[in-house]
Amino acid sequence: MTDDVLVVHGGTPLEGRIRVRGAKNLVSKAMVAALLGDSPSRLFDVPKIRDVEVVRGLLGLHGVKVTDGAEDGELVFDPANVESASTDQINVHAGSSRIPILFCGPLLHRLGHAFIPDLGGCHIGPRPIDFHLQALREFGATVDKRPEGLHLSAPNGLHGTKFALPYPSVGATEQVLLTAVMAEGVTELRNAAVEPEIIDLICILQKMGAIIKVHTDRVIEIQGVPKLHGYTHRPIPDRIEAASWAAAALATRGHVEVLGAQQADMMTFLNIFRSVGGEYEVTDARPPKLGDPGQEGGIRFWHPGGELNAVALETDVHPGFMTDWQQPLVVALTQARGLSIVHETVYEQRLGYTEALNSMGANIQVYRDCLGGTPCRFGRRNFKHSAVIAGPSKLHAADLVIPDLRAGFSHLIAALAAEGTSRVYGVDLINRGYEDFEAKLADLGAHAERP
Ligand SMILES: CC(=O)N[C@H]1[C@@H](OP(=O)(O)OP(=O)(O)OC[C@H]2O[C@@H](n3ccc(=O)[nH]c3=O)[C@H](O)[C@@H]2O)O[C@H](CO)[C@@H](O)[C@@H]1O
Ligand SMILES: C=C(OP(=O)(O)O)C(=O)O
Repeated sequence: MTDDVLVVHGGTPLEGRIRVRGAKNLVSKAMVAALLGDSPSRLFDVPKIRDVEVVRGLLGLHGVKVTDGAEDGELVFDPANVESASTDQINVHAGSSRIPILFCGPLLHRLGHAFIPDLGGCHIGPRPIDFHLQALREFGATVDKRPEGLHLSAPNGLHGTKFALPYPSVGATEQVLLTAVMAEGVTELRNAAVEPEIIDLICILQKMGAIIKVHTDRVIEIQGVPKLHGYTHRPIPDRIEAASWAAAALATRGHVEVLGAQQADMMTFLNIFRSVGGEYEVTDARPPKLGDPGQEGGIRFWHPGGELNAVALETDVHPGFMTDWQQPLVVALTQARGLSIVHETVYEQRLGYTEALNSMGANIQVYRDCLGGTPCRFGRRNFKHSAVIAGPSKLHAADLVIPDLRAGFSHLIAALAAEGTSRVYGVDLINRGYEDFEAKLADLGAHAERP
């Protein structure tokens, strides 16, 4: 831990331009989808982040040859020789990411059995996988929970089913998609999640030969097909990373252009950003033509000077305000005049990081009640899932330990916004979802160094 520390000299506005590549929450699933094809797949703009390395390792163990393509960030997956891996080999990746659970359907289709290690991911609530396992059983899989992990098999193959999710879970929706595309017959999924990353996964599966209809009211219908081929795909950019840098610009009174950021996927964030008092400008991409080098699209975010405004917001499933945007934005809200309210309705325990902000001078109280307009699943269950942020607060430097990915980025922003020198421990965790964040900090003029 002692060498996993960043020394941050705060108080300098972030100024400059950075680029985001493929979304962490899509790229890793696109990689799993490559297992379903009977020919190679090609994925562009793959960021160098930890979750990609984990999935690459797991694919390799299952016989998928993963090679770097000609373009920077291009990966090629050859699934010609899919094979079983030993539980010991697979367990090397235990506890490192949530993506292994999505190997169930593709491995059952390709091998008739699957072994899934303990999952990792951010510690922001209990994060059960009951919807996943219930759905897999409905498809005809048997699930055996053992101390070393989950063993699954499908002795009679997988068959389409009618299934309603108790909550529009992103992962469980992806589980159903990755399983249904090659299950025999039709699957109807109700109360599905419809995040942009899910729609992009559907686009990939459709490119592979799948038949998927997205109806209104969160209903997705999948007609199983006997075989799929490889895909070529450029993924949607990372809207969480883009919003994180936007929040950093606001909290440090800076000006950051995020190349690659896409307005359509960030509308809800942009509305809140503007309500808080931040300014932004969207630049549309223009392809190069003779005599015109063209232009890369993106969004410029900045603090216009003066005071920020307090806001009330609730995190929610798409098209609501994303839970993963919450932690970085709260740092900016500590600088807004008045009382801001944040009601976290997606995860039970995603406000623990506010203690660290309070240790830096913020004034944030957390409550068990639903302080937003709508009562949520956590209201009567004793989880501190609403926050009241009183501002503006002068942040001062502190020694911080990063608890999870987005909280980690929020600690980093707080250290950059604070007066003085902070030591941020456990920063390697940020590499799980933010490509080259230290180089990007340097490009934005941040004063941060490894001791
Ligand atoms: C790798 C990835 O894409 N991670 C994202 C994904 O996580 P992930 O797919 O894990 O999140 P889910 O949408 O599944 O979780 C939402 C809620 O459903 C609950 N639930 C989920 C599954 C289940 O079987 N049982 C159950 O109760 C969870 O505990 C949580 O309270 O979507 C989240 C919500 O946008 C994001 O914050 C994560 O960044
Ligand atoms: C919660 C997150 O990720 P994961 O599901 O991978 O833990 C996140 O990206 O903020």
